[in-house]
Amino acid sequence: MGACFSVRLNTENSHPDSELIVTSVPPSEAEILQAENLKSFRFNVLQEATEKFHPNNELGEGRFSTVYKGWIDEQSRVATKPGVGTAVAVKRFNKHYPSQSDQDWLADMDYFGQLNHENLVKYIGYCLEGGHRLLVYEFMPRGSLANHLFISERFSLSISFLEASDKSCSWCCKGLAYLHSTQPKMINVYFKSSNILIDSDYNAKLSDFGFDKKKKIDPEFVGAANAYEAHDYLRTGRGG
Ligand SMILES: Nc1ncnc2c1ncn2[C@@H]1O[C@H](COP(=O)(O)OP(=O)(O)OP(=O)(O)O)[C@@H](O)[C@H]1O
Repeated sequence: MGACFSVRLNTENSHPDSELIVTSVPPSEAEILQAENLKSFRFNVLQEATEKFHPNNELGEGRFSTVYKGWIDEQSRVATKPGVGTAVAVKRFNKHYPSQSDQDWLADMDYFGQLNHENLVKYIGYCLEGGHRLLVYEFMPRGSLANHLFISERFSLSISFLEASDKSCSWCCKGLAYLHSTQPKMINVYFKSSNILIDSDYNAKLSDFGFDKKKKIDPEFVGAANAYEAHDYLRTGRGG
């Protein structure tokens, strides 16, 4: 069990103030994980699911990770062939991800795994094994809003997308409002078009709402990075 404790020695020869510090034991994965639906995956399963992280399966790349499309069976947690089982996005964090202990990283994944809202991308599981850190989440077939706005060869800015964009704005607002209503409240300071993902029906969902660094301007809040920060939050350090 994860604990840090000390024991006072009361032997004849020992100084009355002697203390034996017993080394702290970091909490185990089972102790950290509270999110009921967050599943643990083996690295070799995610490797197989993405065909060894094949470039053809690459969905995009950010500063701290590359995201691949993969196929899994959610129940048995095994890789499946393309087109069989559930399509997922597998985010593989790279060495530029800000340094964080395994326990802190897992606690973050667990926190995000507990968030549940129709306008947030759903987190399915993670892999923490042999120095590898990966995250498995809902695959969003129409990619990011940024893809539609800036990479027109692959994702054309279609009429249906434009028709849906009004709806998308209000969905994003609902996702943000939900984050602001959680305990501890979460300020999404990483709100940008590459983190707004679109599903097959042109529904918009927020992604990546905390995988950079936590901001601790106000201990009540958990936040992310610096793409967009609400001016009132920056000025006062308080939100909500
Ligand atoms: N669930 C998903 N379904 C489909 N495509 C996705 C999914 N998640 C991410 N992507 C694609 O992968 C790209 C890279 O995502 P990632 O989160 O690694 O970086 P980013 O948010 O674009 O950049 P950065 O992290 O540097 O700010 C996204 O822009 C998007 O195009």
